[in-house]
Amino acid sequence: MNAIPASIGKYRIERELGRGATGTVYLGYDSFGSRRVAIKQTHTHLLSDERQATRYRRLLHNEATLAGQLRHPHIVALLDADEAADPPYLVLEYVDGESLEAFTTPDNLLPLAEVLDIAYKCCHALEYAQRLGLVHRDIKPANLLRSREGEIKLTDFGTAMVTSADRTQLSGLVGSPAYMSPEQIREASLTHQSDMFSLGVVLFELLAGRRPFEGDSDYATIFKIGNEAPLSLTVIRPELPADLAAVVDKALAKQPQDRYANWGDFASALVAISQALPKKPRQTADGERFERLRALPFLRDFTDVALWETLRMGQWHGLPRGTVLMREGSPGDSFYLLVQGRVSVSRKGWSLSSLEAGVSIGEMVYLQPENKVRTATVTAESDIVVLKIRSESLKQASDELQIRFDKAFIALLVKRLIATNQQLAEYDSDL
Ligand SMILES: Nc1ncnc2c1ncn2[C@@H]1O[C@H](COP(=O)(O)OP(=O)(O)OP(=O)(O)O)[C@@H](O)[C@H]1O
Repeated sequence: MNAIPASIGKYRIERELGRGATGTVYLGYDSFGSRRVAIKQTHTHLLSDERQATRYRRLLHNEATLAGQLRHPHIVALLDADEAADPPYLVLEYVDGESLEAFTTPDNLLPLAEVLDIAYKCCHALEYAQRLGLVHRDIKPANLLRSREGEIKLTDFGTAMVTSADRTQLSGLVGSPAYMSPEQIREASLTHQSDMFSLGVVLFELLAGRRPFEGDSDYATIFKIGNEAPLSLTVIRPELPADLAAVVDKALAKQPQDRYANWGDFASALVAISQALPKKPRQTADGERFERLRALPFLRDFTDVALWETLRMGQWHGLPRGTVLMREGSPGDSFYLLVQGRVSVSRKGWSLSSLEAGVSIGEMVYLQPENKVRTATVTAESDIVVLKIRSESLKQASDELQIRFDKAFIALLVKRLIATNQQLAEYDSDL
């Protein structure tokens, strides 16, 4: 085993995180950014042969240029790269956890709701990649990292392909045999539906602890992918919802046109199953929460990336009717997005208005930080669901998110101002 380097470039190396076929991944420390990073360094033995070296340098270059464009909460961010270094390396966002490979054996499967949530998040990450014209080509559990908190991040864009490219692509059989789509095996042209097939294999494996196409050799596996029906999920895990088996089967269809037409359709099918699961209160999956935020008028102009950031920044609460969300005269450091239900707003005992789901409440503490005292009392008129966001969290959010919130607040305040003016006009005419 090779000794661990003390440093790579400007990064201090703490320990080895893992090894793949192309490189070793180290945990490093970026003292400039005061953060931990993952450094993926190409194996030196792959660089000794001139021809091989060119291929591996191209893999790294591919990942550096493609992953460098991607910014999504469910994709590992590329932070830096040195292609000229010997050996070359990439610096990636560090995910403190393990890959999904750990959850592919029958004795260590994740709960069904979490598996659905993972697949849902992958759909979003891959839809985002598709919009940038990318097909990942190597979707497999080893390339999906799960943090200790349960966040999921897709990585390894080394073999990704640009669908609209006029530049030369990495060619030849690319991917991992057990997860390849039938068209990938045939080396036919690929679309996002090839990644969809691979995600179907991952989904099956996370649910069953077995792969849908099992062969004694890569060749036998590839033959089954091309020619045989997948194993039956209903037979392996009969307690799973029957609809779920149908969703997985659709993703695993031999012909791309028989799979879901787009990632949104696949994601919606997963959400429908997730919603039908019996669940304990408070255990709503992130995917379902995301869909509910997506439907709120206040967040209409938010991109998916901004919505995920919003969801992660806030705390989700279900509160019974009668709850006083905020009281006039008392200090506050948060505002709320009303996701479900109705609240009444009053001041000095006078009822001012009634607000329906889809608006923000108590945002003045964010907009006017020098005055943190609430100017009105807000009470739940029905059972409500809110996303509570601390002003401080929004101040530390990405610039893009802050701009989106500012715009949404302005739109809301203008609407309220118009409504108040109308009320005043009616009041005047009554006099
Ligand atoms: N960003 C990261 N944060 C934390 N750990 C990581 C990160 N990237 C990779 N690792 C760890 O390093 C291991 C090896 O990563 P690598 O991407 O080289 O492996 P692989 O996908 O199994 O192999 P290959 O590159 O051959 O497809 C992973 O299984 C994971 O445990």
